[in-house]
Amino acid sequence: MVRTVRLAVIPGDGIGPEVVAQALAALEAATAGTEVEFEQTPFSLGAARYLETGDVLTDADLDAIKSHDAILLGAVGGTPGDPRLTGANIERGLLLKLRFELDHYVNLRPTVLYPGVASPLANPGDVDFVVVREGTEGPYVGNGGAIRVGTPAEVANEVSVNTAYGVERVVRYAFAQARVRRQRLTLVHKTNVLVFAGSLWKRQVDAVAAEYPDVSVDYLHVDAATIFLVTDPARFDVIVTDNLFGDILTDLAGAISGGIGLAASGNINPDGRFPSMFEPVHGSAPDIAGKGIADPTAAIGSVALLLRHLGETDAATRVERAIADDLAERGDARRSTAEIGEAIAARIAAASVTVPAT
Ligand SMILES: NC(=O)C1=CN([C@@H]2O[C@H](COP(=O)(O)OP(=O)(O)OC[C@H]3O[C@@H](n4cnc5c(N)ncnc54)[C@H](O)[C@@H]3O)[C@@H](O)[C@H]2O)C=CC1
Ligand SMILES: CC(C)CC(=O)C(=O)O
Ligand SMILES: [Mg+2]
Repeated sequence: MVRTVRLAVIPGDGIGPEVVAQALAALEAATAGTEVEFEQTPFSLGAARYLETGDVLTDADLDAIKSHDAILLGAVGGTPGDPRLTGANIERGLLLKLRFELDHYVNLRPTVLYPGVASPLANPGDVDFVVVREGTEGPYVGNGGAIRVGTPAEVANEVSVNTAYGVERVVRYAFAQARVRRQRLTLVHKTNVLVFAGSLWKRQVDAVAAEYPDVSVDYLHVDAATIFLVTDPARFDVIVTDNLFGDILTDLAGAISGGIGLAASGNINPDGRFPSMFEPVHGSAPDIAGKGIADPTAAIGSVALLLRHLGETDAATRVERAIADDLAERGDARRSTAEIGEAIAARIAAASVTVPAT
């Protein structure tokens, strides 16, 4: 029987639509002739839509998105500093609102240095780790304010929210990941200075660790973690951390493993109450938008994460292998967004489909 998956597609701004087009081609190649089909609904959301209509994300948009099984997103946000976007806050009003409303408490960001991919590090070693970034709390929740704005006496606060409930559930997810990977978990925080939040994170990790005697637990302050990501990234297996630290560390993780254009991610609602959302780690890259040179690999990798999340393991594996094979042969050749996307889609299509037993 054919399984129909309802997919909300949000291409977004800048290079978002360019990389999403290639991601959808990969999805089509991976599912053609299989027992799963994707019924796509495009959503025109982002800075461009705001400039046209004044809307960022309406309740109707949100309800419609919620009725889907999964979401594929390109990237949202205009050129930093664009005065026409002042006050719109597309990132908070759209991207973060989706993550919060859909309870994407796990922001899953795998980092693999594939064979053939050049790293800026001299001796990167075997880089294969996953960052489990908390996705619904931290300083991104909008708990802040400012007084005496625009005066020399201005005070601006941005409070980091950390709840026992929120920290425990993401820590549990991270331990479960570590158990099926290489049984190593590193908590990254800044417990020496952020003592209240740090203490909560540390205690939650210690408590859950008691249930996972097979997982070895390590702790690093976030500043030291940036050192080890550059000097010894192979030491990491699963990193669990808060929303802000995870955001920053995963751009660095992308940079050491071949570039941000390769870094995929999933915003997961593990309970399955809401659709999970898959997107590249990168943003809308206004500096290269419209030139046809954005690397679509991260968006295609996000399709692999989406397929794996949906249990479509055969299709997911074919996408992952096609990416790895393309990267192995890519070398220094500069290819366009479409050339990379077409090459990966062709590899996916060429790989044999395992027909499920009837
Ligand atoms: N998930 C999302 O939708 C995100 C949105 N943003 C938004 O995107 C806009 C631009 O933000 P930036 O800080 O410049 O970050 P960015 O990730 O868009 O770009 C940083 C650098 O990486 C390069 N880059 C990004 N993706 C690439 C790709 N696929 N191939 C090759 N090069 C790539 C860009 O050209 C730029 O030099 C802002 O409005 C920001 O708020 C930023 C991060 C995430
Ligand atoms: C634009 C931010 C809200 C998000 C971001 O940079 C990220 O999730 O990596
Ligand atoms: Mg980021």
